[in-house]
Formats: sequence, C-alpha cells, structure tokens
Amino acid sequence: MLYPAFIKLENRQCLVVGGGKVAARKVKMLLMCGAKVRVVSPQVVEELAALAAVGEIEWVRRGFVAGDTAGAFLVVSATDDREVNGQVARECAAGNILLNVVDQPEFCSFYVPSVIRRGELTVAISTGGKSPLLARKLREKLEKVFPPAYGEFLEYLGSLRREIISRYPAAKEEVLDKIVTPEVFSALEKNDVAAAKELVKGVYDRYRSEPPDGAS
Ligand SMILES: C[C@@]1(CC(=O)O)c2cc3[nH]c(cc4nc(cc5[nH]c(cc(n2)[C@H]1CCC(=O)O)[C@@](C)(CC(=O)O)[C@@H]5CCC(=O)O)C(CC(=O)O)=C4CCC(=O)O)c(CCC(=O)O)c3CC(=O)O
Ligand SMILES: NC(=O)C1=CN([C@@H]2O[C@H](COP(=O)(O)OP(=O)(O)OC[C@H]3O[C@@H](n4cnc5c(N)ncnc54)[C@H](O)[C@@H]3O)[C@@H](O)[C@H]2O)C=CC1
Repeated sequence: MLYPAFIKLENRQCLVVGGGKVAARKVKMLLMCGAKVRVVSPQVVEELAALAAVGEIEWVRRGFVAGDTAGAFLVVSATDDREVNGQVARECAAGNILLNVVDQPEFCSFYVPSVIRRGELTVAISTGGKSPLLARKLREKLEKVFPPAYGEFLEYLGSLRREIISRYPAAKEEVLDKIVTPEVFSALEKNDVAAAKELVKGVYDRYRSEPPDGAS
C-alpha cells in the first residue's frame, strides 16, 4: 500500500531528466510548489524552452550523464529511453533520492497523483498506477464537487480555528465540530463563499453568546 504524503519542495533542488510533454507537465507542478528545477535533456518542448529562456528553470542541453543526480532532493525521469531510466534509477537508489520514472512504475519510489487545488485545499487521487486515466476522469468529476469557493472558505476557517483554539482551549474540538454544518457544504457546492462564511459565523456567534459551562 502507498503511503500518502504531501511534500514541501520550496527551494529544494529537483532534477527532471527528459524534456518532452510529460516532462513539461511534471516541471510545471514542481515550479508551482516552489522547487528549483533543473532539466537535463538534449531537446525540450517549446514550453520548457520558454521557461529556460526567462530563467524559471535551468536547462542543461545534453543527455543524462553519471553523477547528474548529485544534490537533488527529488528526481523525475521522463525520457523515452529505458537504458537512461535504469541508470537514473540506480543512482537514485544508491543516493536515497526520491524518484519518479514516468513510464516504469517499478523504478518509482513515488507516483504523481491527479490533483485538484483550491487554495491550500488539495485533493489528490492515485490508482496505485493501475489506471492514470481513471485518476484523471475522477478528478474531472470531483472538480464539480469542490468549486473554487473552497479556497477562500478554507482561509477563513483557518483563521477562525486559531481564534477558537486560543479562546476555548477546553472546548475547541466541540466548537470546531459544530461550525461546519451540512448547510455550509451546500453553500460551498453552489460556490457561494459569502453564504458559507455567514453560516459559520452565525453558529460561532451563537456559541460565543451562550458558551456552555466550563467551555473556556
Ligand atoms: C505510475 C504513474 C507514474 C507517474 O507518472 O507518476 C504513471 C504511469 C503511466 N502513465 C501512463 C499513461 C497516462 N498517464 C496519463 C495521465 C497522468 N498520469 C499520472 C500519473 C501516473 N502515471 C502515475 C500513477 C498515478 C496513479 O497512481 O494513478 C497523472 C495522474 C499525474 C501526472 O502525470 O501529472 C496524470 C493525470 C493528471 C490529470 O490530468 O489529472 C494519461 C492520460 C492523460 O494523459 O490525460 C495516460 C494515457 C492513458 C493511460 O495509459 O491510462 C503510462 C503509459 C505510457 C504509455 O504507454 O505510453 C504509464 C506507465 C505505466 O503505466 O506503465
Ligand atoms: N507517467 C505519465 O503520466 C505518462 C507517461 N508516458 C510515457 O512517458 C515517456 C515520455 O513521454 P513524452 O514526454 O511524450 O516523450 P517525448 O519523446 O516527447 O520526450 C522524451 C524526452 O526525453 C529526452 N531524452 C532522450 N534521451 C535522453 C537522455 N539520454 N537524457 C536526457 N533526456 C533524454 C528527449 O530529448 C525528449 O525531450 C514515454 O515513454 C511515454 O510512454 C506517457 C504518457 C503519460
């Protein structure tokens, strides 16, 4: 069974071997996460060339050579060459470096999931490599269940949570449990962030005006 984890890549050195369309997809996700990206590939697609031209990524314009994984926290091998993938895999295994090989799951120490982002809310789907297409189709379905309103709502709930924890340390779980009601979810599903916040505020205001004994 795969261990699900959300990895912090801010300012971490990441290496992508290969520069085709699959490499480009992985590079964009790494950049979104704040990673420093180096691409080693004799050729790259237009999108990656443009990112290299403006200094968003470093492009080393040649094939992979021994030692290229040195200093990398995480590596993606996205070439169409099994020899190269094997060489990258051996280096990463020896150096304990996290590795994703896009067409050889047996070499991967992690898989990239299909992802929905709504601000800090992340919904990630994996099929354990059985069907990436099913992962994508499920994402497309779930995008309707999680409209953009979730991003702003989560910001609001996050700051309210900090307030509740400091004001009602003895009853924080009880209060937190009460404030997200089924009506809040209905409002969010209609992408109505104002209504969702109003509902939460209403429940919290009622609690503040009549806290049960021993709540604070
Ligand atoms: C193991 C894994 C390794 C990894 O890449 O991490 C892997 C492996 C392989 N993918 C293949 C094919 C396709 N992959 C996609 C799409 C995605 N693939 C992604 C992840 C993963 N793909 C990991 C497992 C994830 C899991 O656990 O489910 C997603 C979720 C994330 C991302 O890549 O960013 C992204 C969807 C993003 C989105 O839109 O939400 C599509 C559809 C499309 O392109 O739209 C197809 C064609 C249809 C099909 O084959 O199903 C092939 C055969 C290659 C060939 O035969 O040529 C292999 C190799 C093999 O299976 O042996
Ligand atoms: N995991 C996934 O989500 C998916 C994986 N795939 C698989 O991913 C692989 C890559 O797909 P594409 O990007 O479409 O292929 P592509 O052929 O467009 O790209 C391959 C890249 O590897 C580079 N390359 C070749 N030899 C190299 C070397 N020695 N060192 C460094 N770079 C080298 C090439 O210059 C090229 O940029 C394919 O094998 C494909 O079957 C395909 C679809 C989805």
